[in-house]
Amino acid sequence: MSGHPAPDAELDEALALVNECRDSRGHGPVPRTAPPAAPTRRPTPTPTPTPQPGQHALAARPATGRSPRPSQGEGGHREITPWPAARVRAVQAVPRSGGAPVSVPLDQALGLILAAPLTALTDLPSFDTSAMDGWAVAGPGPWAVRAEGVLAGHGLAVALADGEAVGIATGARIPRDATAVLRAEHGRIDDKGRLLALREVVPGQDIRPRGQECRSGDHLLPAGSLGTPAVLGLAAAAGYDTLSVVRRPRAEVLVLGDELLAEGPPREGLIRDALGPMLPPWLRALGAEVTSVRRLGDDAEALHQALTSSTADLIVTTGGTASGPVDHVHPTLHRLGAELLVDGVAVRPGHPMLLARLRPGRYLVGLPGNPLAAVSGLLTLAEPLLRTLIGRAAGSGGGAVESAYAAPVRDDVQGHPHDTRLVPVTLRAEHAVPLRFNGPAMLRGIAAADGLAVVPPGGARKGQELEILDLPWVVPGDLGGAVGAGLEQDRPGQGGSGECFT
Ligand SMILES: Nc1nc2c(c(=O)[nH]1)N[C@H]1C(S)=C(S)[C@@H](COP(=O)(O)OP(=O)(O)OC[C@H]3O[C@@H](n4cnc5c(N)ncnc54)[C@H](O)[C@@H]3O)O[C@H]1N2
Ligand code: MOO
Repeated sequence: MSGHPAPDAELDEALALVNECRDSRGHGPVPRTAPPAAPTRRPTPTPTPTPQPGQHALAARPATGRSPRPSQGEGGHREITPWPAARVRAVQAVPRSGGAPVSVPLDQALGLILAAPLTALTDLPSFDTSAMDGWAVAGPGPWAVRAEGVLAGHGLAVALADGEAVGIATGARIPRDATAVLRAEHGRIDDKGRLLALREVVPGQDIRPRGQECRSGDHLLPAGSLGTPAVLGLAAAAGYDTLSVVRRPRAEVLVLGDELLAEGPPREGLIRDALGPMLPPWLRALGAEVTSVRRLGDDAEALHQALTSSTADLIVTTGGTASGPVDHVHPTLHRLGAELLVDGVAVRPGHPMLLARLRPGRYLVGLPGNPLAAVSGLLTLAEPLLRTLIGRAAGSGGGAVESAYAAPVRDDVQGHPHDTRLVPVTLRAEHAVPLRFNGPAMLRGIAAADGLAVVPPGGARKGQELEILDLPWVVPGDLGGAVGAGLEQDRPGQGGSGECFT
C-alpha cells in the first residue's frame, strides 16, 4: 500500500468506475470493446523497431499489427507511436552511459545516482569491536579486573592475560587475547574485587569481529544506485568523503499559451497556469535540475529564440503541440531542423506529445497543454529519458522501460479501442482503484492518486493485473514488489541474520 492512503470517506467519494472516456474530438464515450480475457502477471513493453542511425525516426514503422493512423491536423504525415514503443524510444534516444560523472561531497550526493560501484575502502568493522558496555574477559571467570577501562575511540588496545577482565564501552576496540564481552548487567564484582559472570559466557559473545560486514574492496552497491540517506551513511562508514555521481541533467520549462495567468482566479477567458507550478518539482523528482521556468505566451519568435539559445539538456514545452493557429511547436522544430523521434503517441490522454532531438545531447519533450495530458507526456517520454540520462537502471528489461510493480484493478476499466489509457488510481487493499476526474483537462484525479494504471487498448476486466506507473513521491513496491538490491548471503561465521538481536 501507499504511504498515503486516502481516508475511506474521501476515497469512496472519489472512486468510480472509469466511464467517461471521450475521444479528443469530443465525440462522446468510446464504444466498449471486449477486454483481453486472461490477466497477465506483468505487462511487458512491446518490442519496436528503432530508427537506425541517420534514419529519420518517422521512417521507422511502429510494431503493431495495424496500420499507423495519421494524427489529426498534420494531413496524415505523422505516424503515431504505440505507447510502449514510445517509452522504449525515449530510453534509446540517449546514450546508455548516462551523463558525465562528477565528484561531490557526501552531503551533496543525496538523491543523485552513483556513477561507479560503491566499493569498501576498509574492513567493516575495521577492528574487533565490543558490541556492549561491560567487561572484555579472557578465558573462564572469575576474572581479576584491571584498573584502566577501554573507551570507544580512545587509546590503543591493551592485551589481556587469561583470567583478566577490563571494563569496556560499546564500540571500543577489543583487547588482544580477550575471548568474550560480558555485559554490565550480566556481571558482578564480589567482595574480593573479582568479576563474576551471572550467566554462561560463550566465547566470542558480544564481539563484532573485524570484517563482519565487509572486507576492504568488497562491492557494496552497484553503479546506478540512488544516493539515499542510508547510502550516504554506508559510504561514510566505508571511508568515503566524496562520491562519484551522475550529474543531474539540466531542464528548462517553457510554458506556452496567451491564455495563462500566473496568479489569481481565472477570469475573462483566462485560466491559471497549472503546469508552471507542477512540472519543475516533478522534473526534480525525476532527477533533473530545473534551471528555469518561463512563460512565453503564444509567440513563435520567442519560442524559436528560447530553443536556439538554450543550453539545457532537456527542454520541456507545454501546450502548442496540436495544429491550431497558435500551436508553434511543430513549425518551430521544423524551422530548426530538429529530429522528431516521437511525434504523437497512441495514448489517452496526451496523444499529441512529442520527443525531438534539437542537436546532439539536446532534447525537447513537447507536452500537450491539457494538464493531465501533460502528466501523461511527462511519464511517457520525459521519465524514461531522464532515467536514462541520470544512469538509473530501467528494471530488468535490458533497455526497455519497466514499472516497479503491477496490481489487479478493482473494477472493470473502459478502454480506448486502439490506444493505451493512463488512468489515475489509488492503491487500496492490494487493488488499483480507478479514480474519477480523469479527463485530459483535469487534475483532480491525479492529485488524489498513488499512480497511473496502464490500461491496454480495449480496456481491462476487474481483477486484471495492470502495470502501475509510479508517481515519484509514492514508495515503489508498496504492493509487495521487491525493490532495491538484494543483500548478498551473509558471510559465513561472521554474523548472520540471527546474530544482531541485542
Ligand atoms: N483538431 C484537433 N484539435 C485538437 C486535437 C486534435 O487531435 N485535433 N487534440 C486535442 C488534444 S488531445 C490535446 S491534449 C490538445 C493539445 O493541444 P496543445 O498541446 O496544442 O495545447 P493548447 O492548445 O495550447 O492547450 C490545450 C488546452 O490546455 C490548456 N492549457 C495549456 N497550457 C496550460 C497550462 N499551463 N495550465 C493549464 N491549462 C493549460 C489550454 O488552455 C487548452 O484548454 O489539443 C486538442 N485539440
Ligand atoms: O485530450 Mo488530449 O488526449 O491529449 O488530452
